[in-house]
Amino acid sequence: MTVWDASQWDYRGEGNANLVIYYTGCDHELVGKALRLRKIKCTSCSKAPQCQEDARTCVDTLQNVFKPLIGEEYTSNMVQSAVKLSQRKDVNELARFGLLGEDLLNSSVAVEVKPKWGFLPQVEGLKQKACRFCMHSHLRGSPSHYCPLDLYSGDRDRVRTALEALAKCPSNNYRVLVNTPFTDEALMSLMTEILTTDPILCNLVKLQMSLDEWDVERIWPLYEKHKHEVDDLTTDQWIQAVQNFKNGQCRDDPKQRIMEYVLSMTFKDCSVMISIGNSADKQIEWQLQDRWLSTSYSIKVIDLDLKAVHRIGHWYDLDQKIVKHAEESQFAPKCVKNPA
Ligand SMILES: O=P(O)(O)O[C@@H]1[C@@H](OP(=O)(O)O)[C@H](OP(=O)(O)O)[C@H](O)[C@H](OP(=O)(O)O)[C@H]1OP(=O)(O)O
Ligand SMILES: Nc1ncnc2c1ncn2[C@@H]1O[C@H](COP(=O)(O)OP(=O)(O)OP(=O)(O)O)[C@@H](O)[C@H]1O
Repeated sequence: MTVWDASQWDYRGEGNANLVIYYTGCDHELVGKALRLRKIKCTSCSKAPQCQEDARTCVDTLQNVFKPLIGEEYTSNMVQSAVKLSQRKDVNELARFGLLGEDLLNSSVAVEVKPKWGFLPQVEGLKQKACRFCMHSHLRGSPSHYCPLDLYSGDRDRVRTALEALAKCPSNNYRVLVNTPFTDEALMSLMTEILTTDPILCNLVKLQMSLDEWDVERIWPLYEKHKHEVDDLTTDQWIQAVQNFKNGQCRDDPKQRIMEYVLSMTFKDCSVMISIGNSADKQIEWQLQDRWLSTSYSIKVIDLDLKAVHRIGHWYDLDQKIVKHAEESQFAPKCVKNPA
């Protein structure tokens, strides 16, 4: 096991399940790298095999399940790594097996967006008018001016409106790291151009939608009936489900539909990292006032983890709670439906 000096790693971010740190030292093998550690205590030897297994599954599913769906260019490779960080209380009790990958926020300007659900499902009632994010924010008592349907619209004005709403009230949906002088106006113009030109959001919403054709209202009863068939799925079965989905096969198979729904949940919860400069691999022409500029950027999607199938029950309950609250409080949506 490699023992790394914890003083050379700094905090990058965290979510419910993982903590991410990035390398600040001079070892050229590690410069530009980030380490993602699961937030489970793994100090006792008995838990180590489970940690190792989890990290391996994560790498396998990223490589063989999610990459074939979202595309090679939008994923950043990670390798399983056995580590121990000396002297660092907050992380040295975490999983001993982390994922080492590119530090995607290590550039002159980096923006992280968690865009959430970008479509209105084909079900009767309020869900045809109000998007899941707006209704969920309403339930949480933190209404937001950000509507994901604007961000996914492909329309310059609406994308800009969405970005401005995110910048005003970022919550956990928007984060900007600026290491070189860059005005707010320049950032907004550049991000608007990138997000209307690059296919990433269009690809993401297509996946969300086509993997979730039936909505949780139809998926949950199906799951209740076929639970026993999906309670212990292997990576190979997930790979097969992706192949079936891509080939349009097994459309009447309940197990296939349930697995597709679970995959859609990952794409509704992932984040998009946009970096400008450094390891950027694409080029964009954009206008700032009366000047035309050319900038290199790259986009990667993170948090592509498989969700647990048994959470379908929770997703259904939450869905019903969100819609019931919106109906009872006469929620007036401002969501603008995008053409399919
Ligand atoms: O249900 P949502 O839309 O609130 O999504 C949860 C996220 O909340 P958000 O609304 O983005 O603040 C939530 O995000 P935070 O940890 O609150 O930043 C998680 O991503 C959660 O996924 P998991 O339990 O870690 O697999 C997410 O749960 P899933 O529904 O994706 O399982
Ligand atoms: N490769 C990376 N480079 C730089 N920062 C990263 C990288 N991966 C993740 N991060 C940062 O760490 C944060 C948490 O990572 P991640 O989304 O993987 O955690 P999570 O626990 O799986 O999240 P969630 O609760 O949403 O499921 C991200 O929001 C991002 O800011």
